[in-house]
Amino acid sequence: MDAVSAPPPAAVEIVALTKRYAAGAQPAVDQIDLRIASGSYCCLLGPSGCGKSTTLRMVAGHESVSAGDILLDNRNITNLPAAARGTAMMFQSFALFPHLSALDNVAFSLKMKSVAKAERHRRAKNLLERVAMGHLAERKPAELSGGQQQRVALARALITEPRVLLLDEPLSALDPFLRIQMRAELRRWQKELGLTFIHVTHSQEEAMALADTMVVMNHGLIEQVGSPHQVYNHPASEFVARFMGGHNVFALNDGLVAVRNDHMRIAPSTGEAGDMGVPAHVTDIEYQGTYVLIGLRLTGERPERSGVSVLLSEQTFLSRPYEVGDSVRLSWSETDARALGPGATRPGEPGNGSAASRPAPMAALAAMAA
Ligand SMILES: Nc1ncnc2c1ncn2[C@@H]1O[C@H](COP(=O)(O)OP(=O)(O)OP(=O)(O)O)[C@@H](O)[C@H]1O
Repeated sequence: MDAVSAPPPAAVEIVALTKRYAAGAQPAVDQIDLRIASGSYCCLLGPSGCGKSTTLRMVAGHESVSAGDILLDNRNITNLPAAARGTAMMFQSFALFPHLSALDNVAFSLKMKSVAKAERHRRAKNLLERVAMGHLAERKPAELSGGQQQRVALARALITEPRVLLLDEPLSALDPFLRIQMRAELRRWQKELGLTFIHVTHSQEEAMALADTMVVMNHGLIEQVGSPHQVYNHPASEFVARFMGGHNVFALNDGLVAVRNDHMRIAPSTGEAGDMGVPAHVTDIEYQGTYVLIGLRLTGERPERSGVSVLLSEQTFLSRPYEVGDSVRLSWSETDARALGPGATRPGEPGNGSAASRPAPMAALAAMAA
């Protein structure tokens, strides 16, 4: 393989990693394979219970592995104790000791390693300065804002000089405004430090904003791995399209397709659209400022599949407003329809998009998109 096509070195490689909490139970993580490039920001994303925290905890060494391997820079760390792996973890609530100052919180793990007081304070002070917290080193966590506590938690994780920083929902305890501010800081720190970050979140928006690589999980399996742009513009399966949001899923003769709601066309049924396109009616209209989100139901589609949306610019909407109850026709350009694959399946199980599980195709859609 030449230098151009060689993949970047994998900081973390996960091979057939499996976690079964109880014998006979469905695995929480089921034989997943994943390579995370050195120095990249990776987000593990998925709904509650999909196995993302279990995966992170196995990499951290806080959870035993049922089967498979975890490699860090080609070193097998699967059975090493957490402290010997070269990873560090930053938790949701930051888990700072309330009775210790910021400085002592950061220095804590060096104390556990019997590093002399002067040396551990020097190193802790250095790190606090690096995250712009040097001037608040003597404060207790309760005397710090959420964002400041996060910086202390980061400094505390970094004091062990990890190669990989593991972050479990690190922003979820913050209010929405601070969350956006701190996610920009996390991204900046990751670039500055040049470390590999693996960040667990259930928020699509957070993963899109932060990740070089997004890993979308569902039921202990990986549905898709790719850049935010790849995942958003080419969802691999119906699950990914629906989970990412902003997409409509349509059943055509040759399978399911996803169409972004800002790529949809909408026209009144009575206008020039005539009987072209898919009939639907408007169920709600949400003014979002720059955009207007129109909620619709497809005519004659099963209830669980009939909900779709169209996102129009404010200007487009105002030039031709719709009202709840309006009958419309929906269409899209063929180049905006993304064919969806069957999604991740366990060995021996049929695909989610197999003919048996797929809904009956909508003849009108098929004719229109052909
Ligand atoms: N200690 C445990 N004992 C038994 N089952 C567990 C344990 N921890 C997690 N599970 C189960 O494993 C599955 C995956 O859980 P996990 O916490 O990894 O999911 P998650 O995607 O991180 O969810 P969340 O976003 O809610 O934290 C779930 O079905 C969960 O109930």
